[in-house]
Amino acid sequence: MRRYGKNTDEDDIRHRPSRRGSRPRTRIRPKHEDAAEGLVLTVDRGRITCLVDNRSITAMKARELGRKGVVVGDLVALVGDLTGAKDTLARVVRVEDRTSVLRRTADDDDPFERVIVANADQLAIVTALADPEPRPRMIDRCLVAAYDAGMEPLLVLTKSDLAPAAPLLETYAPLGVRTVAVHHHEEPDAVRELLSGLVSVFVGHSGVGKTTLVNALVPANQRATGVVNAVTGRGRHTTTSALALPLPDSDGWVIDTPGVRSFGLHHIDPSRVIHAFPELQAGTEGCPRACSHDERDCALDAWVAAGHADPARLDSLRRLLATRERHEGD
Ligand SMILES: Nc1nc2c(ncn2[C@@H]2O[C@H](COP(=O)(O)OP(=O)(O)OP(=O)(O)O)[C@@H](O)[C@H]2O)c(=O)[nH]1
Ligand SMILES: [Zn+2]
Repeated sequence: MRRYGKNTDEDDIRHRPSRRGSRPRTRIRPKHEDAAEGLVLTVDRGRITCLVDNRSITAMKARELGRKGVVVGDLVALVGDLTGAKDTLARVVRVEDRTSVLRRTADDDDPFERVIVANADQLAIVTALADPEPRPRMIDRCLVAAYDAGMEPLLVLTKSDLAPAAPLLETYAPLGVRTVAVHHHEEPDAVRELLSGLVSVFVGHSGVGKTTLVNALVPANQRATGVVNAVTGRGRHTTTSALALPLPDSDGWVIDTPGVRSFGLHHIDPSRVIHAFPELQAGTEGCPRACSHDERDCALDAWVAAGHADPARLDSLRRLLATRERHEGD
């Protein structure tokens, strides 16, 4: 049984499906006492693929869930046929509380910002060092999305055989973002290490080498014979359904997000971003109400001038907050 998240083990999954285990069971779960716990691996047009006791099971949402969505990474309770045999169907009767939610942006195909992944720990932002050129604004938007989602960002710089990583590393040093550089002629061991034991969502623009990297991390034969029958990479780019893939020899997961180009940042509250800057957060106490932190009365300038924080950190914070405005090409 592959573990999911940091604190679950097999017994937890089997006997204690709810994290609110200390409350009286009858009050919080009047029905479906014997439901099995599953991890959602992918959702494709209403068909939910779940991992239950190392079996891949197809399920549909039970009517009682109403409009509540089920997304990749959700921990769910399942009833019905749980054998995973061909043409069988289980029912998802409950979605457990989420520890994090990542939203994709509204776009031409879909006017709503939607949750695409739940319960992930880390957002791996895949950017090529060259071919295509890095797009710092796009990286910044991903960082904001990660902070807002309650996920740790990880900057994965690909194609390090083509260009040096130093200039980008310099830009992101004040943010303290973990960074790793790779290219396709070497084993991605350094990346693997940073993924171990965590659920990591991989995002990146077309052509940056995300598929090459994910294939190196999760060998294709494992995917073909493993827990998921769906295939990532080319051909799936017309859909936006994310897919969870188990990392071999580690209890981590890679969640690939084909077709996700950017994140919806309209809903974001600046205070959630500032959370990632604890030494500046204290300085906002002197700010006017609902300060944008980019206005004349903002207390952060004086805070930095008094030596409480690095000016480069304030610049980075302001740059990140500014990414909430959409630009052409985001
Ligand atoms: N020089 C170099 N080229 C690479 C590297 N990784 C991938 N590529 C090439 O970059 C191109 C894009 O790689 P993919 O893995 O398909 O990129 P992707 O991000 O999945 O792009 P889409 O499939 O369009 O979403 C391919 O021609 C790869 O061979 C690398 O480390 N160095
Ligand atoms: Zn302010």
